[in-house]
Amino acid sequence: MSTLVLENITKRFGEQMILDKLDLQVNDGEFVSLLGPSGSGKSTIFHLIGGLYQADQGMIRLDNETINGKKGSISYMPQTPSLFPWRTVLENVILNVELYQKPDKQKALEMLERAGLKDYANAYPHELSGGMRQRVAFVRSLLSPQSFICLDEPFSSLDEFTRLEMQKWLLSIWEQERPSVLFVTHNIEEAIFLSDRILVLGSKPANVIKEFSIDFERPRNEKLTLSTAFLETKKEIYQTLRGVLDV
Ligand SMILES: Nc1ncnc2c1ncn2[C@@H]1O[C@H](COP(=O)(O)OP(=O)(O)OP(=O)(O)O)[C@@H](O)[C@H]1O
Repeated sequence: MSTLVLENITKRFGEQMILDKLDLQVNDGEFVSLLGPSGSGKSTIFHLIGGLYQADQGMIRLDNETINGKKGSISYMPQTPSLFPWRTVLENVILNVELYQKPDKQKALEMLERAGLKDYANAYPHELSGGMRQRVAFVRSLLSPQSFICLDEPFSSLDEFTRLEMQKWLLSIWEQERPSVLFVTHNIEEAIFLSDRILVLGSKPANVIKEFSIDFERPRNEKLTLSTAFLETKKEIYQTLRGVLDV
């Protein structure tokens, strides 16, 4: 498990200041979501953590090791599952681990079974539904040797029903494994349902303008989403985001 700290991060693209002295922390085994308006810099934050971009200023630390500009320290799951079409499901889920060590195929098969994909281990991505492909990509993230996972709107392309099923599935797996997760979404309900904490980003330049601690008991189920406390939290976050958009 891992603790991630971003300290005083500044990032510009040309004249445009995207992040200005951003501070952010994800504790060991914590599920933290980032909510913010489109274009506020959420993907930029992921690219900085993943070492694809260099910060102009500030430190990024994973378990006290500075990882500014260093690739391969975290496991990243993008919006689209990006599976290799010529590799089977099993070959896809062991892809990241293969880069570092001999893959444990038995463990991969067990994870696929827990993801309801046991019968598809030897299938190819085109034979799967959108939700199944997302599950394959998430199993690949979980099997990666990196214990910090960044998830960039993984369910945005799914229909409402599949999305809810995927959220429940993700929670059930996360509650057993407890990896540290930084999750980006535009969906307030999804963020509340999944997270321990939600960070709301303001834009231009982005910074954390408000933090919500989500203390609903775990394990969580969908009944929670109809409770008064859940709807109150949703309203409060919505109003905070509205405030950002009205600026
Ligand atoms: N490589 C780049 N070069 C120049 N500008 C960039 C680059 N990457 C991102 N930007 C700019 O940085 C800003 C933040 O983009 P980013 O993709 O991080 O936002 P986001 O919050 O993830 O957006 P969305 O919610 O729509 O996915 C945008 O104005 C974008 O145009």
